[in-house]
Formats: sequence, C-alpha cells, structure tokens
Amino acid sequence: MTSSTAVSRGVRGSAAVGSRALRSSRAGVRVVLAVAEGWARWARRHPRWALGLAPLALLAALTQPDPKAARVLITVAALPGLVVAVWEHRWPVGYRRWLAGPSRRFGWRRWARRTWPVLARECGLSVQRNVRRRTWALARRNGRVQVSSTGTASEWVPPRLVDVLTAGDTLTLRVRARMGQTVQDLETAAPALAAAASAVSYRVRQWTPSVLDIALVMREALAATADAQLPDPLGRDLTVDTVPLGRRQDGTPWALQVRGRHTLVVGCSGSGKGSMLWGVCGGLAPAVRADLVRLWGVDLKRGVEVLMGRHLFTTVAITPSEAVATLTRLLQVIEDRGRAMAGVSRLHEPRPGDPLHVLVIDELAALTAYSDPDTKREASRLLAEILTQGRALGVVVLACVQDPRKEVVGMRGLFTQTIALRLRSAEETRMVLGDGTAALAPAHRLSPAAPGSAWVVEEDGTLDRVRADYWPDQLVRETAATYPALVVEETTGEAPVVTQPDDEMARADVASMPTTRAPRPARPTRTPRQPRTSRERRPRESAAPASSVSGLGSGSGDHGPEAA
Ligand SMILES: Nc1ncnc2c1ncn2[C@@H]1O[C@H](COP(=O)(O)OP(=O)(O)OP(=O)(O)O)[C@@H](O)[C@H]1O
Repeated sequence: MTSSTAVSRGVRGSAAVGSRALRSSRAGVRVVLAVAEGWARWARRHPRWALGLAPLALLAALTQPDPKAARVLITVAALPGLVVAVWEHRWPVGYRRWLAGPSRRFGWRRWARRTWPVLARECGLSVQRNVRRRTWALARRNGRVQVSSTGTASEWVPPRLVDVLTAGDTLTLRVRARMGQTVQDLETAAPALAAAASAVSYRVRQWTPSVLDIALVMREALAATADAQLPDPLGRDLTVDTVPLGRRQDGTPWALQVRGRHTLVVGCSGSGKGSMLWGVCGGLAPAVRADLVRLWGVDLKRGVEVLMGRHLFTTVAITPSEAVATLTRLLQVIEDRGRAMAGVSRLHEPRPGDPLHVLVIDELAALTAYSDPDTKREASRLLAEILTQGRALGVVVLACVQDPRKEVVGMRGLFTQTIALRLRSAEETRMVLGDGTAALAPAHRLSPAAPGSAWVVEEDGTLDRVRADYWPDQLVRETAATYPALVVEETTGEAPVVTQPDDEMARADVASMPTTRAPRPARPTRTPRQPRTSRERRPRESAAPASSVSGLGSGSGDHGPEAA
C-alpha cells in the first residue's frame, strides 16, 4: 500500500511538475507572441526604422558575451520587424491585404468603440440628463439601517452606436438617433466626427428612418493617377448600360450609367474633363465596333479633343453649322424611332444595327453661349428637344462645360446626372450638384494636383468622390484604331455611309497622327464615299443601317423599320 501510494504520489508529483512547466512554457509563448505582435505593429507603421534596427540588434548581439542572451536579443529585437519589413518590401500587395489592412481596420474599429461616448459628446450628439441611481451600501440613518439609497446624478447620454463596420479604407459608424434626435442631427455632426477621426472625407447614408451610416474615408485612395487600359472586346451579353471610368474614394471601381442618362460634366480648365469624355467614348469603343453604340461628336474647339479618336465617331462636327446639322439629324433619329416604338416599347433596347446614340459635346458653352445668336438659339432649341425626348428612345447626351451658370448652360436642369470636377466656388458646387451639397461634396476644394477627381450624386441620392482613370493620347488613338466605328456619316446631315473601316488603314492613319493634342490646321478632308458593293459589306451589320438611311438607327427587331 505504502509503495503504491508512493508511486501514485510520485506520478501525481511529476504530473504536477509537468503541468506547471507546460503552463509556464505556454505563458512564455504568449508573452513572446504579444511582444512579437507589438513589434509587428510598430514595424508596420515604421518599416524603414524596423529594417534599420535589424543590423543594430545584430551588432548588439555579436558583442554580447552570453550567446543565449544574444540569441534572445536578436529574436525579440530584430526578427519580427525584419520579417514585416521584408514582407512589405517584397510582397506589398499581400502585405497590405493580410497584415497592414486588417490591422489598420482593427485599430479603427477599436478606436471608434472605445471613444464613442467622448466622441459623441464632443461632437454635440449627447445630452446631459439627471438620472436617479440606487447605490447599495449598509448605512444607519435616523436610527434605521438602510441597505441602499437613491440619489440623482448627471450623465451624458450618447446616441447608440449600433455597429462599427470597416471595408477597404472606410470606417462606418452606424448610429441610431436617441430619443428627441433626428437623423439630420446626426448628419450635422458628421463633419466634426470626420475631423475627430482624421478622416480624409466622409459620406452619410440613411439606413432606416432612425439609423444613419456615417462612412469615414480614413485614407486617400485617389491620390495616385491610374492609367486607363485598352478596353476588352464586348462579352456575350452585349450590354452598354454602364462604362467603367475609375475609382471611388473607398478604392472600389466606379462605373457611370450611360444608357438612359444625360450626363453633364462640369469642371474648370485643367480639371480633367478629357478623362471623363474619353472614359465614356473609350469605354464604349467595343460596343461602337459592334454597332451597338454610335458616337456623335461636337467639338467647336477646332476638334482638338474629339479628332484624337476620330475613328470611334460616326460623325464629328467642328463648326457651328455642322453642329446644328448634327443635332438636327439626331432629332430626326428620335422622331423616326419614336414613331417606330410607339405602342411597342417604352424604353429602347440597343442592339447591333439599332444602337444607342451618344451625343458627345466637348465644350457645350461654345455652342450654347459663345456662338452667333442664330446658331446659339437654334442649337439650344435642338439640344433641349434631344434632352427632353431622347432618353427613353436611346439617344443620350454627354456634355462637358467649364462654366455651369444658367446664362451659359440654360438647359442645365434637363441633364439627369452631373459630375462635378474641380469647380471655382461653393456657389458653382451648389449649381452643379444641388442645394446643400457645398459642405457635403466640396467640389470647389478638389485639389488641382489630382485632375480627374470629381464628386458625383449616386442613385440613392448620396454623394461620393471619385477619380477617373487617365487616357493618354496614345491610348485614345490605339482604342480608336482597334474599335473603329462601323457607320460613318457626313456632318452635313446627309445619309449615313456604312463602312467597314480597313483596320490596317485605320492603324496607319492613327500612327501618323501627332503625339500631342495640338490643334489641327484644318479638318481632314474626306472624299465622298462611293456606295460599296454588297460583297464588301458585312451581311448582317450592314443590312440594318443601309436600310435606315433616313432613320439612322431607328428601331430594329421589335420596333423599327429595320425589323423589316
Ligand atoms: N484622370 C486623370 N489623372 C491624372 N491626370 C489627369 C487626369 N485627367 C487629366 N489629367 C491631367 O490634367 C491635364 C488637363 O486635363 P484635361 O485636358 O482633360 O482638362 P480639361 O478639364 O479638359 O481642360 P480644358 O477645359 O482646359 O480643356 C491633362 O493634360 C493631364 O495631364
């Protein structure tokens, strides 16, 4: 018995010693991990320092008399920082995705949750209330023993922070208005919250009637220029609803709705209107090649901008009379299509041969404000008709202008979406984006160092900051050469000529163009085209436009003469 007890004691004793050793080694591992994590965080914020400290730690270790201490020194002082710094340097994308991004977002969430009571109070969202509190303590009062006592205390009551969400570079505070408060009160405090969080900008979105999302953009994702790429050929779905134009302020892609929208792009000189124009024209290029879209260009600044990608356009007008002829032709298209669609369809569906017509006007003011009175009057009348009737019939307008005043763009209100590039004043921002937007979407404060940046109004009424990708001249030429328009029309308003541009010729032509956007001395002369033989035409693509000489692109399929 004695021996078995001794044995069992011995076993228990050794087990206890073992488990103690295990516990202490686990604790040691936890300490090492905590130190490494702290190190990694520090090293992430200061990668160059971390990298610089590694040789110092190595030096210190080499001069250590005790080799064990030297090893510990190297491990603790240098290794985590070194690993992080090397990771960031060699694999920046993975580093940002797996370490820097999550750790940054974790920090934002923790900061928001911890500081919310103070944040809400300092930003004017909390109220002070007197509350009755019961405290539990034994006390003798008036000869009686009391277990608890009640008293009043004053405390700050913030609105409830329902959730804290992070995605990309955005920290979103989902806040429920407290009793007696409205979401407008929460919205008013958004600039102060953004400033307290050192956010680059913010946007608000009503989640429910009493809950507001305040999205704080914590890092500037739009600082760097991004070059556009040659668009991919059209997919099978043949859709032209939106065109990708660039990035949003949270780093996600930004696409513009084209079909069913008239777009007005406003920005002062050098703000990057060209990026928007080529973003749309270049983005639609594959659809142009499939005759799913036809681009009609009006550029009264001698065609400097639009002629850069001439092959993409069905027609280009560079004089006031040509512009009026172009607008007249488009109105004719609207009338023909309207007749064909009446009672059949209420919204035009583009298809090859029955395309979406996009009128692209580079400087609208040159047509509606600075041309001679007759042209001005006629052009404004025609454009107003196109803007009011064209949308559902598959004729949309994209116009760029520097000055948004009513005397310059009288039909400003007829555009269904606006893009505010850098503007000159808060007043202009209000004119372009609407009342009350100057504070929420300060387009007049966009940096001249970031051309192509703009504020846009989203479908749900929220405002977002975006930046268009840059279209260098070479890319414009290459895109035009790769996807030349199938149908080319003279600007005099004559019947369209269906052509199958010779790709080789187009490329050679493009290669010989000047490399900068220098004004051309004169418009390239074009010899009247001879009708082509049926063998030269593409059977399907040519059939529709050829038969629609007077009704260019007016409905096909279900609702158009081309259906026959
Ligand atoms: N998205 C962009 N990203 C970076 N740089 C850009 C971008 N868009 C334009 N830029 C730069 O800004 C310059 C001016 O752009 P752009 O010619 O498009 O301005 P604009 O608004 O059309 O001016 P203007 O009305 O005087 O013609 C360009 O030469 C280019 O260097």
